[in-house]
Amino acid sequence: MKLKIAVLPGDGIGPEITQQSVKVLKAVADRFDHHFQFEDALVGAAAIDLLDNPLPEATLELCKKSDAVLFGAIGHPKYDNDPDAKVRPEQGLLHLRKGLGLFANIRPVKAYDKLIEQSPLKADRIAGADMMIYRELTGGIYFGDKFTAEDGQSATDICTYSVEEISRMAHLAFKAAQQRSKKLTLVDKANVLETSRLWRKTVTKIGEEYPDVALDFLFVDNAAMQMILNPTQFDVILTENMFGDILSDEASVIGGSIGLLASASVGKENAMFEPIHGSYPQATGKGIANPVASILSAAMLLEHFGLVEEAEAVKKAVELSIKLNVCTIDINKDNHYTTEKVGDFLEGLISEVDNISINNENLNLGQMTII
Ligand SMILES: NC(=O)c1ccc[n+]([C@@H]2O[C@H](COP(=O)([O-])OP(=O)(O)OC[C@H]3O[C@@H](n4cnc5c(N)ncnc54)[C@H](O)[C@@H]3O)[C@@H](O)[C@H]2O)c1
Ligand SMILES: CC(C)[C@H](C(=O)O)[C@@H](O)C(=O)O
Ligand SMILES: [Mg+2]
Repeated sequence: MKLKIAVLPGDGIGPEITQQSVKVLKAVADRFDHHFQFEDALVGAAAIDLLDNPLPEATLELCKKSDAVLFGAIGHPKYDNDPDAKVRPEQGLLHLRKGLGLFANIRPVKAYDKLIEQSPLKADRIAGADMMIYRELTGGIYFGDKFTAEDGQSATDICTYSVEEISRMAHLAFKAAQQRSKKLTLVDKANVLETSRLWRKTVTKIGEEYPDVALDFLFVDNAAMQMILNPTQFDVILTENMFGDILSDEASVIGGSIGLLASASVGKENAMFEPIHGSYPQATGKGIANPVASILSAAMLLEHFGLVEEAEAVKKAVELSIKLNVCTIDINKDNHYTTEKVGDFLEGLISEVDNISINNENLNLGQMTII
């Protein structure tokens, strides 16, 4: 298959993690005889620094004419620490999602057996946790009118949702639930918010078209608690933009590290693949960032184009690396590997290289076949 992939490394750890997923995608292309063409573009603080624009027109154009976008991360402390900044890296990401029509963000979360014991959560509670968060991505409070009063004494962010925005998300989530264990939980704040009441009404009505899916509802405050207390009760979670943002970072604790959580942002015409984490500025250039969230996002890219065997090869390679402790410091405190070494290891597994040397250890990959 021929794919043109726009690569937007962004800021902080964005470039170093994205480099690893490009490496892995190239190994996939070589092994499975595909042709992937990569082209880099600017976004975020890197783009503001050069062009005074967090999403230059050329970047948006490249993304539109590519088959897929591989996104790193954006964000820089100089903007985080300046509430009066006129432009922000985050606007680049939000405009990109809106400009590409990426209304659904799909965030898989699962507990890896190997990491359960070191989790701050109770091992017996999180064992077997495996859920998908369907987060609405181009509506709600993120995209409503926002302004600060002239006297600076009040500020406003408006949250709006239309039936159409809710419906297209709901259909995707119901369909995903049908493919899984047929359970869908709508997370909202319908006891307070008018928008949440519209979500409940609309999703309930659409649920009639999916009689095989058990639909239930949870207020977001309770959901945040249940996520930690009893995560195995969830299968597919459907929720609005801001609740999905917060709940997915929380859910990453179940997975063992936010550095493991991937996502696919999809719309009618475009698709972008992005780790759920940010630019982790403190780690920039230190080689400590976990590249797996980006690599698993690349696996979601492969799946999106029906390259199921290829995606499985990447996921199995990741599972093996976790089993063997070939991991960055966030999940391997005692004998950690660098961002690049983890990338090299996964690349080697996918390329079926027989021997790979990591920190002077010689691992025989020939005996660790992943298919
Ligand atoms: N999609 C995005 O690009 C995105 C997402 C979230 C935050 N941001 C931006 O990133 C900047 C930093 O935000 P933040 O500190 O709140 O969130 P962050 O996700 O960058 O980092 C939070 C914490 O998560 C851990 N972490 C994150 N990525 C990791 C990785 N790959 N490997 C190991 N550990 C990892 C670290 O402990 C880090 O301190 C801000 O400017 C923010 O706006 C961007
Ligand atoms: C950086 C920010 C705009 C973004 C969001 O809130 O969507 C991030 O937190 C994410 O989860 O991708
Ligand atoms: Mg977030």
